[in-house]
Amino acid sequence: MVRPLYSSLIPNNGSYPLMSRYWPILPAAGVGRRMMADRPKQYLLLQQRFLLDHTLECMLSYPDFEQVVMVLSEDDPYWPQSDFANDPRILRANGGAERCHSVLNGLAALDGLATDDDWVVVHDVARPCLRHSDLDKLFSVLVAPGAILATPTRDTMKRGVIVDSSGKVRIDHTVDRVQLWHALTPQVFRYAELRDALTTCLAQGYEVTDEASAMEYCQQFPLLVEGRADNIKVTRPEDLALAELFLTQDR
Ligand SMILES: Nc1ccn([C@@H]2O[C@H](COP(=O)(O)OP(=O)(O)OP(=O)(O)O)[C@@H](O)[C@H]2O)c(=O)n1
Ligand SMILES: C[C@](O)(CO)[C@H](O)COP(=O)(O)O
Repeated sequence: MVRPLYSSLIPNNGSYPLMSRYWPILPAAGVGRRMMADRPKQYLLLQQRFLLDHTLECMLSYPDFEQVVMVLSEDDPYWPQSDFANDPRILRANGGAERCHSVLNGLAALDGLATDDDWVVVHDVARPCLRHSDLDKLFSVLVAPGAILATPTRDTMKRGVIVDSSGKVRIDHTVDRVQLWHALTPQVFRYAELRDALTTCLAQGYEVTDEASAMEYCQQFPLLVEGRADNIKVTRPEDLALAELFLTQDR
């Protein structure tokens, strides 16, 4: 498919159309508690490479992405061993206490570089199996206020309630799963709108777990674009072998 070189033409004073650019931001400052590994999960090895390098390879090889904002822990001791540690296309920002703070820091790193109407493409570095075909699909339908990749739920969904101090959980009820989706990443929004939405949420103490939640809080409702279910977020130990398998498949 022919991919739009730029997401949209932005008319200005009629002299020439401005092109909006794409700015990937990769939150990569987590500690990976749920992975229970000896290092942050983004530095675990998949096919003898850092997990993070697989994600960066995908993003930096996508034709419309010229630079990538990497949001890393300030004291990240592993980054210098990354294949991309000295890559001039990497803009570095410091992580924050939660993912939402890291993303806001990533947006701040674009101050003076991105125009208000440029698109920011926020993608978890913990999702190394993203394919260019899903990026193509996302950008082919991208319109304001933005869009996210998502997959419809496949299982019957239950709401649980904790029943005793041991943490035992019982079913409270079955949740209607029609139109229930797993939010994935990338999540794509206009630079200024996402910066303002996240700033508003955090000022209210609302530490959102994804960018779309911040937009929804501000009454902006992005598109859900069905993406591949193998665009998994490596979160728990059993996810690593799955990601390794997905990376061996033709991409
Ligand atoms: N303060 C944080 C927390 C998370 N992330 C990033 O956000 C993505 C998704 O977060 P998650 O899967 O929760 O990663 P962790 O927070 O590292 O995992 P855990 O919750 O198990 O500690 C990851 O790429 C992670 O590196 C981040 O940049 N800054
Ligand atoms: C952004 C995300 O991957 C969408 O599902 C998810 O919200 C990240 O959550 P986490 O708790 O930071 O892994």
